[in-house]
Amino acid sequence: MIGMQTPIIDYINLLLETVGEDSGEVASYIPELARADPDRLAIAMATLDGEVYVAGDCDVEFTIQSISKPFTYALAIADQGLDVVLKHIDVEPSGDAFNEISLDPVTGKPRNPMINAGAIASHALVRGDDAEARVERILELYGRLAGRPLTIAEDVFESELSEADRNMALAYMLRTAGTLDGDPTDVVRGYTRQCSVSVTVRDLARMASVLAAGGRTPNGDQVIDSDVNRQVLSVMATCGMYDSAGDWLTSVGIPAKSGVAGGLMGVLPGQVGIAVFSPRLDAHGNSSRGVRLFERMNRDLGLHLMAGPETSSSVSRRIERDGATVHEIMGDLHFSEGEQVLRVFAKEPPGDTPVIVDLDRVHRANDIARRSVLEGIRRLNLDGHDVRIVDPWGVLGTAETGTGELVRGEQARGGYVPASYPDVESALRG
Ligand SMILES: NC(=O)CC[C@H](N)C(=O)O
Repeated sequence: MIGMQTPIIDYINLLLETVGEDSGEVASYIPELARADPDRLAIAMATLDGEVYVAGDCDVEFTIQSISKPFTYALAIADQGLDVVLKHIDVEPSGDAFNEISLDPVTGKPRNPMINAGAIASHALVRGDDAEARVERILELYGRLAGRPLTIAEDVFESELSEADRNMALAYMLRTAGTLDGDPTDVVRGYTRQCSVSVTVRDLARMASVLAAGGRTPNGDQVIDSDVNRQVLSVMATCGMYDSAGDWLTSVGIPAKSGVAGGLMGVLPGQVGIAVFSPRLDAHGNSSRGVRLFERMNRDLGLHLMAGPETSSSVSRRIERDGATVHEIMGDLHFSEGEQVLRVFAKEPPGDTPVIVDLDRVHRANDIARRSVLEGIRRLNLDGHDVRIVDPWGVLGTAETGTGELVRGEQARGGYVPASYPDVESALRG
């Protein structure tokens, strides 16, 4: 017997069926792209634990093009450090087309790594003994992100390189400005190879899901350092859609990156990676139906980051039991939940009543939430309470693992280490 099919599959199929008339033209400045079938249409959604939902032409390969830019930027930062990369490439939205021949008149740098000027500069910052070694390292990274080895579409590469005058002009301009070390011809060749990596929507959705997971693959492999990942997503949010970045951020509201072959990848941090493929492009060089699909998904799925998740309104419950006060805390804790816990702790009258802090229903707390709760516990203790912690999931950490820093600080001064119990019953027995 076969069980139900998840409605997610029905939903993404429905999206493709109802997307409506296409408009725009396929990119033609790269001769090989002009030959693409303009009616292809595909979508993929990848969850952080590795589930991938697909519909349409999901196994059709196309070239990654500019969707490569955020990943190469990540590698440049990993290789050189953020400071060095920022000395070469700004992070300001340009409002220009992707191939604009421009540097910031004040800083003399490319305005951001998502337009070609900045992407060529990022490519040159990737380490490698020679041009081919650089490309190899880039391919290797993309493969780890996609979860399978990727290859270069040689026909598209040759085709673009034969018409790469504009990118050559950009590379020479960068060298004159002192932002490009190395031979412009080699760099443009390498950059063009990077853009010619062949992918499917499945691959792109999986790559997006790694960005959504803070740089970690579903297998737990930290491919991109979380600070670097944050930098990449921020730049995608402000610059990923070129001169329609503002329109995109207001109407869809997630970091994204488009490519001239018709791919479009969006990242909802902490939740999902999404990719669509439809080759006809709008005036900004972004997939026309791709943009429409994301606008629709934003409405249906509530993607928009600025619509922000609401703070949980019932983070804790205070119960008096057997002469003790029990604070049952629940849900994932961030700054605002930590603040609510502290506010409730602050209402606790001073005295020697045992206070039990029950974290059995908390599975995650970020750094500030953990420090807030620990500091609240320390202060309850200073007020005279015998505080007992029930923390079966290790949310607060321990002095030994280095995450119980405030408690440990007190301990170092001959102060307080709260007692820890496996459950409320044993905490009550003290
Ligand atoms: N927007 C894009 O996808 C541009 C990438 C393309 N390889 C170029 O450099 O022109």
